[in-house]
Amino acid sequence: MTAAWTPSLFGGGEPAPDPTVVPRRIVLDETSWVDLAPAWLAGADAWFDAIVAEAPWNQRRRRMYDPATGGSGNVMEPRLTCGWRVAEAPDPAPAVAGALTARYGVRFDRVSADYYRHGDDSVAWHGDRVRYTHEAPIVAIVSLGAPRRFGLRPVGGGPSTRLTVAGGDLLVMGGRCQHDWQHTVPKWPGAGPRVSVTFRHDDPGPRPSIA
Ligand SMILES: O=C(O)CCC(=O)C(=O)O
Ligand SMILES: [Fe+2]
Repeated sequence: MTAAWTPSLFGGGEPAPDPTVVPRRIVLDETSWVDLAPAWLAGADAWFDAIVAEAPWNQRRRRMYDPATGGSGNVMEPRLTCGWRVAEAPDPAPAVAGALTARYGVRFDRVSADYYRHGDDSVAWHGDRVRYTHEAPIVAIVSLGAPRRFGLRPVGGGPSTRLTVAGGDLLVMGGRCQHDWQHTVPKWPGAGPRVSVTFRHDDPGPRPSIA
């Protein structure tokens, strides 16, 4: 695993958080919230190009119950993924983690990336596994590339919230969001390629699959 991108990949458009952009908080319920900061990261396109070209992408399989047979089979996840410890992650992930730590007061030590190659790639409704180890995990997602929908719905039922995340936007889930809410990036016919870079804190390590 390489520790740095080829420096020339960023050219003049070095990716960096814009300190003047302040996230807007969307209160989901008494204990769950989402922060949204459009155009939080300058140079998002350069990071998109670099991470698509150089990250060690992997298409995971996961076991899934098959109602037709009553057994379970392996299905390919409809996206590519990879992950690092922040200290070993390629630039600009460590600097971005530092900016997030300064704002949110937790030590972001894991970074993972999801690559939605086209509108048929997606992530189904889920809460992140950090909910098993954290009462109130903060999960910070930087979007690169094409815009996609991002949905949130209460686990117990009720109206969902739909957001759009575009290249350079920051979306942060906090409070009991991973416990009491689920999130998704649904298929979106015709969508262009997108990468999400997700920072988690006090994270025990990589996991075979989500949910
Ligand atoms: O791509 C996104 O914005 C969400 C990814 C996600 O929910 C996950 O990897 O757990
Ligand atoms: Fe997630």
